[in-house]
Amino acid sequence: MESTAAITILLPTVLSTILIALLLKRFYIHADYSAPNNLPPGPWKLPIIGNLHQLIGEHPHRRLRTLANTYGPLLHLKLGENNLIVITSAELVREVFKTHDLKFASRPRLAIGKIILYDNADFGLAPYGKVWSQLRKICTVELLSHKRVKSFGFIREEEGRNLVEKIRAAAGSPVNLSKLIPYSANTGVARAVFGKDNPHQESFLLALKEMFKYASGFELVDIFPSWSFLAEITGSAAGMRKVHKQLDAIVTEIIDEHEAKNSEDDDTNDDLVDVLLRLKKDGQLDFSLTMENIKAVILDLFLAGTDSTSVTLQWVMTELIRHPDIMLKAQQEIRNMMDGKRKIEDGDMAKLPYLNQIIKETLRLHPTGPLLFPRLCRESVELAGYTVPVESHIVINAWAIMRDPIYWEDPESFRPERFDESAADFRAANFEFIPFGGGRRVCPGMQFAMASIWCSLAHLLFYFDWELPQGKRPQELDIEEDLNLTLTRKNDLCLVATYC
Ligand code: HEM
Repeated sequence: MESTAAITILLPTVLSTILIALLLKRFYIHADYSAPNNLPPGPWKLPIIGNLHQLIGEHPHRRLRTLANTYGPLLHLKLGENNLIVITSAELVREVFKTHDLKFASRPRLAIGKIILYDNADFGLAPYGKVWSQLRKICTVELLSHKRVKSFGFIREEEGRNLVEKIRAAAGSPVNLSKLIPYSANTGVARAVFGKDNPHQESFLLALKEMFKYASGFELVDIFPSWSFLAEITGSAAGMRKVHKQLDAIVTEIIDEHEAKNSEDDDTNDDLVDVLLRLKKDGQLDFSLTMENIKAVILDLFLAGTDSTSVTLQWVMTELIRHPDIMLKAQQEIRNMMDGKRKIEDGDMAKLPYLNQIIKETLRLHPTGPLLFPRLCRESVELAGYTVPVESHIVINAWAIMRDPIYWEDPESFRPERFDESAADFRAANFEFIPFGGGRRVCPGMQFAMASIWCSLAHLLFYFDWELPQGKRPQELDIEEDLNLTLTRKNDLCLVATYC
């Protein structure tokens, strides 16, 4: 009995002593004596954790804006073992995306890439190199090019109509758009990538949601990459392995089905999975395309493509409810354009410029990736008179730049009119409007995303009038944020729809 009590008291003390000793040993081994002495400015760093404690309490994009207000638009932080460079001005974004594009074209190796994405066999989180560039090229040509995106118009139209039917079925009781929209977005990507609905959509979406938790780059294991034991102690490695197992089972089934299809099938209806399997068989690429590459690419497209579009649409609806005058103007635009016809067609997009402006304004205020995806600096770079060390993690605070009064008049207001024809576009050299990032790693799914969001939104606005449940007033709708990989609404968006 006594010895059990002694163990209970002593064990934590012994364990914490060992842990502290290990931490100190690691700190001295990893202390960065070779760091250049003209690093960008930043707050004072604590041993071992660096500036980690300064990111606690608020979402990182908000904390980093506050720090940038004190230390300037080129900020250096030490997060555990990593140098983190935070960029908060359009002028410096130009340097990253244009002047030094190649030097900033890699991504840090995160645990999620190693454990979930088959040891970085994908291209979204993969380091810069031949495999990244070829996988990106294949996906762009086969799935995300202007021509391919156009060819998926019929899928968007069908999914738009399915969405309308589901909302009609609610017959005036509140509809939870935060539950409905992700299914619709996921089906759109699934049908484009592997030619049919995802049969395991429910479990797939749940596993993807789990995966997002590990993708921020702020996981403890990514901050102290050489302390792999941390991932085991905190349980994150076990969590990632579990998600990997669930997702792997689903993509394996999809691939098996494609392989089982008659090889005599006509190539013209090939989806992306068919194309990847054919390329693997032909072996004509500059590298050997593995089954892991194919699975990781499929996951990449779902990881990057599903949540981003569905979250944006939820923010659009949030802002429209909060601004009934803008909602009315958008409905008038689409209802006038339809002029008696009952079916929205993909080709109508160009006839609705105001809807387009609303989506852009939403992406300005609620970018799904407020810090974009982190980049890795491939060699040491001089920026604004400071040295950015090789291997630094680069974060661009797109959220802060897109709300900066230097570039935007009345930046906190939702005003779609600011995006009239002469104003910022994604493609032009507007480094103050960067919801899709830029340079070599710019989002390849931009057109796919814009077309999907537009088509769903057009259906929501044409067929229904919208209001908050229980007679709540527009300004009572909250805009609280939650951040995993994407910046989502914290609370579900529940609205009442009246069919018109
Ligand atoms: C509103 C919707 C979307 C937003 C706001 C968005 C935003 C972004 C951003 C900010 C990046 C990082 C760019 C950078 O590092 O400079 C990115 C990368 C990426 N996006 Fe998107 N995205 C969206 C939709 C999509 C869709 C629909 C797909 C595909 C179906 C997609 C596929 C990708 C991929 C594969 C990457 C990684 C590219 C690379 O590293 O080479 N995205 N996206």
